[in-house]
Amino acid sequence: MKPAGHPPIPAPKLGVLLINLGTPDAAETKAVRRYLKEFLSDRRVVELPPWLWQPILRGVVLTTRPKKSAHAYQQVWSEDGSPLAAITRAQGKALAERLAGDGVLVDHAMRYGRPAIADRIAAMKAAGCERILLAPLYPQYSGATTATANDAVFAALAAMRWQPAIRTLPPYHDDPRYIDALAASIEEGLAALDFVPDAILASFHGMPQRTLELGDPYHCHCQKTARLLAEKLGREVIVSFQSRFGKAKWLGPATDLTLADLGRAGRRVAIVTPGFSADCLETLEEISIRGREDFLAAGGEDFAYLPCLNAGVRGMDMIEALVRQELAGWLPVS
Ligand SMILES: C=CC1=C(C)c2cc3[nH]c(cc4nc(cc5[nH]c(cc1n2)c(C)c5CCC(=O)O)C(CCC(=O)O)=C4C)c(C)c3C=C
Ligand SMILES: [Fe+2]
Ligand SMILES: [Fe+2]
Repeated sequence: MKPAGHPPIPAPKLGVLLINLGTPDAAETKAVRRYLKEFLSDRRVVELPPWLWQPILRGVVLTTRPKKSAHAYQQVWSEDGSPLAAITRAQGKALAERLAGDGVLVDHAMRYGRPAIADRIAAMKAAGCERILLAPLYPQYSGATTATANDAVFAALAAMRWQPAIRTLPPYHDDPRYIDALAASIEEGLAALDFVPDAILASFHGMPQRTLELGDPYHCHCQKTARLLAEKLGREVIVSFQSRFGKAKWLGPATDLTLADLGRAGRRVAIVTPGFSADCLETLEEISIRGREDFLAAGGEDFAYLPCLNAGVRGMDMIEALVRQELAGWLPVS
């Protein structure tokens, strides 16, 4: 019997928390400013001392960028809100259905904005999750994505008396299940086009060049994904890096310049974005809308953007397999 004053204790459960980057609550300047302020204040994202960066962020970036970015978000906003939010929600729901039979509670959170990591971790613990697998949905590891997502969870745990046990999903940039899912989805996308592309471009989100020199494996992970994908497809895959931010040198070659070169050369292009587990502003606006414009303006004619794995069956089969692998020893052996 519990002594008087003993708090209620729910039955112990396993939990999986899918984590993605985060997105504004609305495609409006104010909401975008709030989001960018949180995102770009993360010292894993902008690796400058706060005394130097915060005045630039507050005085320049947050007074100019939110309006422009809000306009970009408006181009891709849907009835369900931001594509990144809607797709991550759908991924969480699909995984929850797949793991419900094993008694696993699945939730999702965003590193910046909502649902906030601290809130979801607290809710999972309150629901009885004594063991939680964190699954940052970034195939390629970087300090600015995977590490900061895990940091935010550990910061939330620092405030908890009774912490759940934690595991983290490793990067899966070279996992055969990821490469096979990408290749199959690309083959399917190519077969549905009304032209035959003679160039496949894999565009990854960029990072400052300095992060590579400091030992971040992101660049190597992207290159390895592209090499394995090319081997699986049996054709060349050109690599480029998009979304340059700020004045520092970023990983190259840049996607916009590469697309212009391909347009000038009269190539027929299919572009994919294997580093994004969900379509978002960076794929739907920057690549599918602006990338196409860059390519056409340079004289190119045939351009197709092939979507991310999203919450489709192939992507979910892969996520389920990766998650089950990391739950080994926690889940009863089937
Ligand atoms: C997929 C991996 C990502 C890496 C690596 C990454 C690094 C990185 N990003 C910025 C700055 C911005 N990124 C923005 C949007 C954005 N970035 C990613 C993913 C990675 N970022 C995603 C999925 C998104 C889309 C979010 C959405 O709401 O759909 C933005 C905001 C948009 C804008 O104003 O352009 C910024 C800013 C830096 C500085 C960086 C590496 C250090
Ligand atoms: Fe980004
Ligand atoms: Fe490298």
